[in-house]
Amino acid sequence: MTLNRMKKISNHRIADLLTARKEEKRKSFAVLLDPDKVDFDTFQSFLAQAVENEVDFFFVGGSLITNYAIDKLISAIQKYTSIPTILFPGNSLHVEHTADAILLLSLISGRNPDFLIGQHVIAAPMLKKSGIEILPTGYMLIESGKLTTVSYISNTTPIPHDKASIAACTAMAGEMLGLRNIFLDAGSGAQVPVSPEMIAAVRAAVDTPIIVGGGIDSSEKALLAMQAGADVIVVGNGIEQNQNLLPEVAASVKMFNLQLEKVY
Ligand SMILES: CC(C)=CCC/C(C)=C/CC/C(C)=C/CC/C(C)=C/COP(=O)(O)OP(=O)(O)O
Ligand SMILES: O=P(O)(O)OC[C@@H](O)CO
Ligand SMILES: [Mg+2]
Repeated sequence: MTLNRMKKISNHRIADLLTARKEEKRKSFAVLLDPDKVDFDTFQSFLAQAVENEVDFFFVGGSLITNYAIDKLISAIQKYTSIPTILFPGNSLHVEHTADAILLLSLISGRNPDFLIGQHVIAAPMLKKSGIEILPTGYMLIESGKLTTVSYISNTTPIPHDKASIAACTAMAGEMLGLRNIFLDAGSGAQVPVSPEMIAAVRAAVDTPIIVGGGIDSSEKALLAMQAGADVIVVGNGIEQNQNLLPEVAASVKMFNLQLEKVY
């Protein structure tokens, strides 16, 4: 076996980190960066703030990206920080091999074959060649008060907000199919985030790490999601609109993890 091939096979650094943290019940904070919305003039100071507040991951992506600046964004992150960059792609055009990993989303809450398997077939040869770490992820959209970009673009109906059991069964099926992470997303800019009841039901149904995002615009909402069983909290819009939110959510995650140390 060649060294390159071995390197590709052993490329599961982020997956191992997510699993270890989930086992320890330690939470992580991921900041979603939309390449279309990043202000490159002030990006360096934004990155310094992310480092200072110990952001765990950058998720990079969008349902629709128009400026093709994903590579520029990733190289700026890698120049000024060592925070892992995880692609959060809307389609197969959004693959950028310099990222540390990719959430290979299968949109299991929907019934659109293109987002369940179609885009994956198109991207597979490129993903294999790149050697990028693959994070196979069951992606579930949850109804959140208004039509979100991701629901519209993916042409899928989200799971009703109050149907925790549908979410639990969907996650269970995703895990049985071999997906290693479950992502509960109310959609960017959601009016209401995924409910703690639904997160708890999914937590009880699967053993995978659970990523939760969409409409988390306060440290209180982040705390409720963590208490319900979310392993990774994703915040995008809220940080774009309020520069105090990044340190506030970071502090809430840190506090949660510190309390954990006291308990054990
Ligand atoms: C196989 C590959 C490489 C890709 C397919 C990936 C799949 C199945 C994606 C699911 C559907 C989808 C369009 C996901 C995008 C999720 C995302 C990055 C959302 C971020 O928020 P936006 O939806 O861009 O919201 P704004 O309107 O606020 O920008
Ligand atoms: O932009 P927000 O509402 O924080 O959502 C983040 C992410 O989960 C969207 O896919
Ligand atoms: Mg977007």
